Amino acid sequence: MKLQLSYPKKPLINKAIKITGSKSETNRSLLLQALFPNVNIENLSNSDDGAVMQKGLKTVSGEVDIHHAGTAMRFLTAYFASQEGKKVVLTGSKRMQERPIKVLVEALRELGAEIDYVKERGYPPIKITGKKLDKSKVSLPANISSQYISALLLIAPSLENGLEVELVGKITSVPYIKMTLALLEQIGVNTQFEGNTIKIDTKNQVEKTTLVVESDWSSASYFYSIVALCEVGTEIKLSSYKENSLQGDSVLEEIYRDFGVETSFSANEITIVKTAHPQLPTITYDLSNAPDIAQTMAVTCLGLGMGCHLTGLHTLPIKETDRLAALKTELTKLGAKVATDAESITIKPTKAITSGVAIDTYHDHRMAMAFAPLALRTTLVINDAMVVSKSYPDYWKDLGILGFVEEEL
Ligand SMILES: O=C(O)C1=C[C@@H](OP(=O)(O)O)[C@@H](O)[C@H](O)C1
Ligand SMILES: C=C(OP(=O)(O)O)C(=O)O
Repeated sequence: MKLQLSYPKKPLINKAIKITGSKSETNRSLLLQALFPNVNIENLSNSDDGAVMQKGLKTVSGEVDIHHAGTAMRFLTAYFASQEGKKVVLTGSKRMQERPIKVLVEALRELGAEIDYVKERGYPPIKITGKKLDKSKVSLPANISSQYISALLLIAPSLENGLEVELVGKITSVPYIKMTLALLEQIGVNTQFEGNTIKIDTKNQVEKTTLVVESDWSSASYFYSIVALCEVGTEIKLSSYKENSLQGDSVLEEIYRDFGVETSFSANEITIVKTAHPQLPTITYDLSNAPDIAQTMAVTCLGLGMGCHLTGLHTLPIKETDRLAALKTELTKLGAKVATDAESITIKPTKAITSGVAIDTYHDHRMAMAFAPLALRTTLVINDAMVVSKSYPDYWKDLGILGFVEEEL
């Protein structure tokens, strides 16, 4: 479905949006619940990625198709590998079959797992024969995806002797590892993260515990972008959020101050307000701890006529699409001057945005969601708009609440 977006009205002040639960917290919590049935979960994500995780966890044998969900692919690999009696082929979309899984497979094999590649070595689909994993020490490269590490940590308390993980090289997406550890702690598992070593104690049973999933901060980023592109005084309330988030993307609160957006926290919601016009012609940020907001920030900068240099983006080429390449192509269509290398993107301040451009989304929810706020500046078309359901199925409905006009072409 193609959506033509425009914004004929003045920005509406004081709108409130309820955003679905974090997909990262959801998929971790679901795995913990499968291992420890005493775990109860509130505010689950209604995303496709959450749904495929739930369905996958119920499977005992046969094929499990997780579509585009990276977390489900990685977390379920570790889960099935450690479940005696379960035998599955874990597969995903065409793109998922291009996203590497070798580091995790090798780590699990080191622990005693039986996993075979069905097609190409190092990539899904994979055939997993669940086994009791009897080793308790493993080492793996940490600079490709933190999801491999989280996958091992999540199954760690169910192993007989717990697990000691040695992380080799520079650790990427660190907040996601800390989120995993925090959720383990919340269900009563002892964890320790010192230097390059993580230790997780074994746990037979957990007390009755409710994990309350905070709403998704990566999804909140699109509203930060909208407020940044609106006039001073524009205000949006988002729920349910908290000041001490487990999600690294909550760094938005700090970063968007550079775009003149202030955040305040009340009981369970945040209020984001445009308080000033941004002063800096160009911003520089290292996003190795928050890779999922790179597209949002790049588009905000374009919309504000600002330049940016975003670094630490070495993981972007192996996400839902090669996000550095996709950003460069789509921003260039809109009139921006863009340069990329293996781990960064640089955009020169751009005065005029080309109108009527159709943005290709490359099966990547964040391409659709990140470019949509530009409708505040110009009319644009989003191709394959329903791709947003990967993490935020209600996105278009929620933009409608804010006064965006969406016409199906
Ligand atoms: O663990 C997680 O929930 C995630 C980790 C990050 O991936 P990488 O560790 O591969 O950067 C992030 O991009 C992804 O959206 C979710
Ligand atoms: C990278 C992402 O997801 P995943 O790796 O879980 O597919 C994302 O949602 O931006």
